[in-house]
Amino acid sequence: MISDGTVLPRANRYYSSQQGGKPTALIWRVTQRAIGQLARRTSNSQRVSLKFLVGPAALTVSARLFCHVACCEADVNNNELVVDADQQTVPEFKWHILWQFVRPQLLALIGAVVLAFAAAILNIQIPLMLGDLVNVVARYLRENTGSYVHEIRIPALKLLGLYGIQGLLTTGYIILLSRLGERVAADMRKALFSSLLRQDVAFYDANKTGQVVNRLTADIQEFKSSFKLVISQGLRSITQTVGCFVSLYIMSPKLTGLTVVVLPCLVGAGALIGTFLRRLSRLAQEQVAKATGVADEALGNVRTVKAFAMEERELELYAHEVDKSRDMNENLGAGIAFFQGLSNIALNCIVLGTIFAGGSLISRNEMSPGDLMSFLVASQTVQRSMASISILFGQIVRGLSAGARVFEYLDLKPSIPPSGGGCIPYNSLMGRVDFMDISFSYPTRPGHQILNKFNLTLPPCKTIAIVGESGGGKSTVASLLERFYDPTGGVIMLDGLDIRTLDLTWLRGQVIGFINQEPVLFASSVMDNIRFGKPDATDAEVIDAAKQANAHRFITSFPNGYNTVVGERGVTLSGGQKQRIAIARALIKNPSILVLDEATSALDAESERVVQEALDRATRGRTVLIIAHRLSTIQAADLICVMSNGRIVEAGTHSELLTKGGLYFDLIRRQRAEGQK
Ligand SMILES: Nc1ncnc2c1ncn2[C@@H]1O[C@H](COP(=O)(O)OP(=O)(O)OP(=O)(O)O)[C@@H](O)[C@H]1O
Repeated sequence: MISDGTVLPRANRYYSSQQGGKPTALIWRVTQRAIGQLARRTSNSQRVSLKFLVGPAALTVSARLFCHVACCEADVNNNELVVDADQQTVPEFKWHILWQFVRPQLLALIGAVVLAFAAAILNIQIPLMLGDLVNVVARYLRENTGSYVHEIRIPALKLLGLYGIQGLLTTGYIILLSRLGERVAADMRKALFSSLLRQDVAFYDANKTGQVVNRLTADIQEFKSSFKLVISQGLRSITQTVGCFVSLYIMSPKLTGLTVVVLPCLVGAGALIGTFLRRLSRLAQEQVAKATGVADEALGNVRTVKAFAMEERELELYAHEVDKSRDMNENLGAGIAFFQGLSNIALNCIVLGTIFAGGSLISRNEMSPGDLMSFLVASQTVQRSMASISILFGQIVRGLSAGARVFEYLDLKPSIPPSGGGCIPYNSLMGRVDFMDISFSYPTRPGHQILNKFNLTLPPCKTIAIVGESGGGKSTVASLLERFYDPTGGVIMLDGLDIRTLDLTWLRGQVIGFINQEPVLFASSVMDNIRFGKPDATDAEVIDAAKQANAHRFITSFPNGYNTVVGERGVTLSGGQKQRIAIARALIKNPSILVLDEATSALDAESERVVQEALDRATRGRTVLIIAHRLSTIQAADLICVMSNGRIVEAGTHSELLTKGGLYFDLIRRQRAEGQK
């Protein structure tokens, strides 16, 4: 738990002074400011807890308001507000971005608005025409002259026609709206995915993949629903509420006065209970998601679960979460039942009260039965419209928050532009790399310097190995060469050109081949996985790369050969097989520079031998940077560099370094000692 010397006392003072029902807006402002300040002082991944010396009620209100508007997660427990600092920033809703998506669908939008508006206007007419019909029936009963059918024919047909037109209008605007919503959502998804792919690696260090994917799925879904709802229900409800109120007033100002007092109270009470139920429903959904998360994790890591014989424990964990969600859903069900029962009674009481008061007006000849009928139907329409406006309000807030989260990522500019500097050299590459005075700290940990005036030259077609303590920054050097990050100081040159000026797609796609310890394969065929390195490669090129990588023999031993599907993350292959496919994938682009980051360290001796053989072949005629733990694998390197404290402290061939008796010698001695244990 973090407590902050300046923020908390201030917040405490404010909170203490707010007890006793001062406006919640102020509480919210203060909460937001206090938490905002605290969040700015903490690192992104920390969860901060603020303990306020206030009553739970004020805290609940402020936490709820804060969460509502700031879209953060909060738990209110024991007078303690826990805020996830990852979600501190309140994204701004950017209307101009929405406009970019809506503009191509403008005709559909205008059409939907016009049709929805027309349907709402007709809905205002319906109670009046129903009243006319009832008046005709009443007159017929009173006078009893002529044919009944003849009397009611005209008003009934008018009403029927109106129902027909209203049905057509409703069908029309729903079709237009769903088409509009789907197209806007699809365009947003594509644009967001494209923006996410353009983001640099530092973005993914700072943001959890689950949350990022959530914006692509749940947030766009939420925004789409709100968008459609606001246009359909919002427009209809507001038009109907205003229109029907005017009609009610024209029919009977006295009865309308009564309605104006009673209806908002009932709708308000309903809205409050509705808010409570929605909160229960959200919590229940979160609980279901939590249970799913447990199952997801267990099934996703089923090998580990089985290896530790943890099936029973996982089942217990899952059952515990499922039982909690069952209880919450049962409570929710009871709440809904209670609410529905209560609202049935309330609505029927309104009808009864209107008939009672209206009957008295009829008896005094101040109202006709038809007007009472119109009044009843119109007041029901007002009730429904007001109720949906109150629901709509929450939906608008949720939709705006979801939209703001989507637009935040859409508008995000990567610090490393996707095309890099855009320059592709005319001359063929020699493959010389110079790291010159490189300083670097990861953007998520700016205070922790990983490289400090790091200098290294990779001469063309030579193999350079970097060794050193774990966590010393060896892989970081490879990441900088790939330009996953830019150094905070110094420059990396490729054949004398600053890599920041070079085209990034060319650099990563054609110049550098990267093979790491845990190759990630996609759940497609072997052929597609190798072709990932060069999408336009012919089958013959794929097979040739596989042969170079010592992979052809085992691939052709599968019944489906190169069409074998490797399963999610290549789960159906052995570590050595995966690694050889990864080597083929890197080789197919015929890179000038090859980076091997602990490429054989996860393999057993036999697999390592086959993979090493492939690597030896792959490294010929290229500049190679090897990052290695197992020093036995790099003894033949042209130059071995030992890293310590973010710099190269020793360099030479294997035998030179052994003779020197320095850090490298120590590392070798330690590894040999560990190997003998
Ligand atoms: N994405 C990241 N964000 C923040 N810090 C990181 C990140 N990746 C690595 N680090 C930190 O940078 C330091 C150097 O990590 P690096 O992976 O480069 O070391 P290494 O020498 O390759 O280690 P090993 O031999 O164990 O693989 C470590 O302290 C590590 O915690």
